[in-house]
Formats: sequence, C-alpha cells, structure tokens
Amino acid sequence: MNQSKERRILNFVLQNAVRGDPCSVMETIDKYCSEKEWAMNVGDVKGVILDKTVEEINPKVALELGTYCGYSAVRIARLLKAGACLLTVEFNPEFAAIAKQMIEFAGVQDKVKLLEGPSEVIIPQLKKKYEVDTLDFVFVDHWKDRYAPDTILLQECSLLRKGSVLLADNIIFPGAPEFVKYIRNNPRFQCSTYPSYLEYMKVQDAMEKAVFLG
Ligand SMILES: O=c1[nH]cnc2c(O)c(F)c(-c3ccc(F)cc3)cc12
Ligand SMILES: [Mg+2]
Repeated sequence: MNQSKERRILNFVLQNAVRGDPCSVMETIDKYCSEKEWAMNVGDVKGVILDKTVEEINPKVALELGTYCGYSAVRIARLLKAGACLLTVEFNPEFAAIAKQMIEFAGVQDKVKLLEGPSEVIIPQLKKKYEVDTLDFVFVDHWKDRYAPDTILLQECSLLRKGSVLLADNIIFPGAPEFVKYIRNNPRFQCSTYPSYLEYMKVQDAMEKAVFLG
C-alpha cells in the first residue's frame, strides 16, 4: 500500500533532522512542505506569530486543537518552561500516530500529552480525566466548523479564566466565518487580528487572538 503524505513527511524528518532538536525538526518539515509536498502545518511565517504569542503568555497549561503531524506541538513545546505542558487533540488516528513519533523524535514528549479523539469528546474530559484546572493558552487549528462550538464548549466546561488567550489559525483561508462572527461580537473576548500568509504559499491568511475577559 503506498505511503501517506504524512508518513513521507515523518520519514523525511527521521532521515534529515537532528534527533532531540525541535528547531531542526521544524526546519526540516518546512523544507519538505515548501519544496516537495504542501501540508497544513502552521508553517514558518504564521509560526512566528504563534511563537510570539506563546512567549508573551508563557503558559503553564496550553491546549492545541488539531495536532496533525505535530509541527505546532513541537513549535509550542520548545518554548514551554520547566513544569509547563501542552495537551494536543487529534481525532485522526493516522495523524496522531505520525505526530506521536514526530514529538518523540524532537525530544519534547515530556512536555506534550497527545490526546486522540474528537475535540467535543476530549474537552469535557480535561478537568476530571486530565486534571486540568484552567487553560492559559489555546491554539485553535483543527476543523473550521468546530472553532466556534469548541470555544463555547471551553467556556461551558469552565476551562477559561480571566486572561486565557485563544489563537486561531486560518481565519482568512480556508476561513472560519462563524467563529470570527461569534468571537468579535462577544463582549467576553478582546480580539485582535494578525494578517499573515497561508503556510508555504503567497496567499493571504490571518490569525485571530482572543483574550477571555472572564
Ligand atoms: O483543515 C485544516 N485544519 C487546520 N489548519 C489548516 C490549514 O492551516 C490549512 F491551510 C488548510 C487548507 C487546506 C486546503 C487548502 F487548499 C488551503 C488550506 C486546512 C487546515
Ligand atoms: Mg491551520
């Protein structure tokens, strides 16, 4: 059976990146996906916006919705301080298996907990099953139709506290209009938009930052 694109990306990393070096893993994925096969990693351009947001917040507990191959999990985890952790949610078992190996190869596995399943099932389990109190940072990068319902679910599950920061990818392309409408008209969020470019393409995209006001 022929390999998946995600398996080809992982193999390229295993053969070309430096084990235990998160930056090497990120650079190698970016090289493969800009030169050989496009893939939906947040990438090196929007990745800088992600980096700056994580560094500004310095989260102790971070959540990622949409692991894919693990690129942004590695990107976020490399910036986490001692004792901090990232919970990352992926519903596609093939992607989760690739991401697990990617995260381990990068050497950030001690900071990352990969949770396999649909976000609407995992989010209500975070407090009791995964011992989360509240989330300091949430990177929203899964399926555009889940952005708004999962943001509502996070609130219903009391997982956000005053100052929790959401950062959502792809609000221009492919776009998340329902989420943008919801979050920008919600007085409980302070929103700001970061225009950028679609990963590995000269196509406009943007990220939305939303601070929960409690
Ligand atoms: O489904 C997605 N989940 C998370 N992130 C994505 C992304 O960053 C994309 F660029 C895209 C994308 C897919 C196909 C295109 F033609 C353009 C963008 C999709 C996702
Ligand atoms: Mg994305």
